Amino acid sequence: MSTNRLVCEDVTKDHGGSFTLGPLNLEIAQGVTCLVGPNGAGKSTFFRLAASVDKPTSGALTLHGPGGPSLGYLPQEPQLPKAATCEEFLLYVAWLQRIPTAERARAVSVALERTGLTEQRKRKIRQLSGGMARRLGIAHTLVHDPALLLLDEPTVGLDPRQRIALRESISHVSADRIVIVSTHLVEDVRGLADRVVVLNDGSVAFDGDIPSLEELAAPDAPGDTDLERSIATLMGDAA
Ligand SMILES: Nc1ncnc2c1ncn2[C@@H]1O[C@H](COP(=O)(O)OP(=O)(O)OP(=O)(O)O)[C@@H](O)[C@H]1O
Repeated sequence: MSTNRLVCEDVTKDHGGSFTLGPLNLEIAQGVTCLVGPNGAGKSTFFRLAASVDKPTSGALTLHGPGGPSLGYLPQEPQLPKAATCEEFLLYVAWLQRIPTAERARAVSVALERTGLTEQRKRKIRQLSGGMARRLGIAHTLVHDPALLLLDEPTVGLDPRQRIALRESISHVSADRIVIVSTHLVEDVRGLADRVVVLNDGSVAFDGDIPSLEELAAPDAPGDTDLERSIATLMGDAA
């Protein structure tokens, strides 16, 4: 059975200043890949390329998938229509996504179910908690069942319980698609990542799973856990 894959071949992005992203050579498979790195490392630049909002300066990103190259993108500050109910909003998104009329209700109920919002479907968006609103943001990227989901800092500003519920939703939806999550939070990496890509100054400083990342922890690097110390080590923060 073929599965979804995002292939980056010699991808670079030059904004015209001193920063250049890449060249990146990555093949990202299904499951959750966490993209980690300090401010300015190039995470948002990569997301804009992967979301086709921006074109690479050189190289190519190609999304391969049995269902076609569809994607969902949750920006850091999604704008949700506060006066609508969850269901009304998602039905509107389904219309925007050109889902045939007869299939819209089902697409919406699947997206609500996958993000744990079925019971909230009749509630106005303004009445949702921060965590539920963030899950609705994910639901709206899922209505058309995309092969690739790009989530930019999805857990920022949530309390610990909301973060856990959101991470569960993200893990749940990664079963049959590629999910790339950009995050600053080490606990998100621990709770979510099948694979971690650490970007530093536009280049891949690490690409692998959590146990192999933890092996890189310098004992004198700042942090309370091996995972924190290994990321700090890669950033050059070791004392
Ligand atoms: N449109 C642009 N024009 C010029 N320079 C840009 C543009 N977009 C980003 N940059 C520069 O590219 C570099 C990488 O920025 P990017 O936003 O990709 O980093 P990031 O890892 O997402 O950081 P953060 O965690 O702060 O969001 C920065 O030096 C930034 O100033």
